[in-house]
Amino acid sequence: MGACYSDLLQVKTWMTPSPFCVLEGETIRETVEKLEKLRVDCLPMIDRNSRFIGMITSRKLLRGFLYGMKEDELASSILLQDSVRVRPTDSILDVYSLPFDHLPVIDDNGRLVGVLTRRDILDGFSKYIHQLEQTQNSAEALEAILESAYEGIAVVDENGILQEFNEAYCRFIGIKREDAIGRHVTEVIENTQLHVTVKTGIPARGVLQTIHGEDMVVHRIPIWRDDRVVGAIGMLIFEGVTEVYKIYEKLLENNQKKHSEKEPFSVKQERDSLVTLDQIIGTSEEILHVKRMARKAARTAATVLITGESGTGKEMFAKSIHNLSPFSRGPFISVNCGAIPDNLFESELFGYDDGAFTGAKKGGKPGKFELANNGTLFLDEIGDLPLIMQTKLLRVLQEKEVERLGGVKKFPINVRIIGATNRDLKEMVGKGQFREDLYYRLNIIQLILPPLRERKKDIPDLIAYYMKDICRRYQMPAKRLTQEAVTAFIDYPWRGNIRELVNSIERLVTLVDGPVIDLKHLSISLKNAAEEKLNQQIPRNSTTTLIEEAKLEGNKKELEMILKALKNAGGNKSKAAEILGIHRTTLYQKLKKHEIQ
Ligand SMILES: Nc1ncnc2c1ncn2[C@@H]1O[C@H](COP(=O)(O)OP(=O)(O)OP(=O)(O)O)[C@@H](O)[C@H]1O
Repeated sequence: MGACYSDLLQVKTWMTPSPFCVLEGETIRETVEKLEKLRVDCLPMIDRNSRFIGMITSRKLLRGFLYGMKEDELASSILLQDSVRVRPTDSILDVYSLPFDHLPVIDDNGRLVGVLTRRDILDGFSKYIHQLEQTQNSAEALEAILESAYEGIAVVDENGILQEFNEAYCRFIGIKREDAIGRHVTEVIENTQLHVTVKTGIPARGVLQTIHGEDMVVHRIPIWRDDRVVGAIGMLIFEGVTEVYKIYEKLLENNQKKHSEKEPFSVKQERDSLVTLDQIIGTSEEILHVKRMARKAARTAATVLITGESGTGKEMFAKSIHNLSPFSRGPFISVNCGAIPDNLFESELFGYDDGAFTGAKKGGKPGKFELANNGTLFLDEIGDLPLIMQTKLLRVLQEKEVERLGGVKKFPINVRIIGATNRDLKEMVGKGQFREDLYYRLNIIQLILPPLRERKKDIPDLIAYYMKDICRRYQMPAKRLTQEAVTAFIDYPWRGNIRELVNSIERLVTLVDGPVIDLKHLSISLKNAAEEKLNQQIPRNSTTTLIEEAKLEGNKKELEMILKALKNAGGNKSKAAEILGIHRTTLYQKLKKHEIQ
């Protein structure tokens, strides 16, 4: 292996550092709650010195419940003690063929320093293959990876023609490699969707596919080059799943029998409040880099500055850092500095004591700093903070104490600050609009979020995620975008970034009645933007996004048509829906949107 790859291939580059753990002494119930809350299938267990003891898997838990294990028993009783472990300096090429989804990473002192997942390894491989492509011997190296793989691996080109088919897959299908390569994937693999992945660019992880009468788990990953899908990789996972499903079904059966009893481990949770990096969609190198930085930031107490255009996910990153950090036990308090009138800043941030000023609430009021104690204070639009407040903020950061307005004593505070802005703070420093010393204090770790147009590769993933999410939220049957519509989305400049994309999907999902959203349903502006790009014209520069314009225009037209239909139907909503050619529930949603009773 060339020395230049050593860092790129090391486990520590790709692992998730400081992972969530089960602590020795925690019960089965606490463990199940953690697995549920974190939405994972497996967690490492450590002792009080952070030394790794073993892995807890949901499969082991299920089996435990089957055999009558109680929820207040110690989780260590079902520990997988002999679980395989890897070192931070191991190469991902060596650990790849280990047949486990979560590998604990242990340092020389036996301490758990991270967890390496299959997905981390795949991320590492894609980067490695990308590097190899620049060199001569890429074909041999690729072959070595494919042949040492434990899973079945198939690679197709943009036409769905098999380019690679490894030994493991050949054995499972019962075909010779030379008979498979060069054929269309549908002729070789039963029920495959790899040729569809190439068309849509939408990855699928952990989906079931029936091959030879068996339900197999597969991953399908598109391969991108310069904003275009040029192929796809299919992975067939052999181990474990059927057994887990059998146990799960059995458990369901048992639970149905004792339906009158209390749920054994119903868990109260606030899923929405637990934003983690896993919910930040995207596999582009740009977003993966920011996620790695964010993970590192979460491990420290340092202030973080997040910069990026509006709608790029600054708040989402801030919440993720909070939730992954030791401050997650405390609150996450968000302050939009752009929305507070100058004269209220001080009382908002630092609070006030009884009688501090005329009109002050009796008994006083705590400020955001106090409220965020032991947690995270997110100062959004920090570039809008007036200079006088910048000075006060700097003092709090230095002294780690706050004093309420009109107060007599100072409170010590332990708060992590995350600032965010879409303005160029460095430039503001140059113009004397932002204090240089504060800028350097805030900027200890900087996360620069790329605009969506610079990571178009993530657009199909985002579409897939939000289509599903929005349909579920509106309790509608699943809908999908045609390939042409997805392409138009990829070509669109998205000046409002992910927020604009989410709003567009929401509008399409609610406006289009059928299950398929086609190019014709996209707003005229969105289509024009795609055509504009095709014609290689320079995109216009405007503060209102095209989608926003289309939305305003479309909304006005829509309202006019609804009012006309209601008038013609004499106020009868079912009839109006019929006139408009839409379903009654769709009309109700639109009436709500336009605030018509
Ligand atoms: N990578 C991502 N994956 C999934 N959803 C995302 C991602 N980034 C942003 N979003 C979604 O986009 C929307 C905007 O995100 P967010 O509010 O975090 O952006 P922001 O940069 O803080 O915007 P602003 O500067 O305007 O406040 C939210 O609905 C968020 O859930």
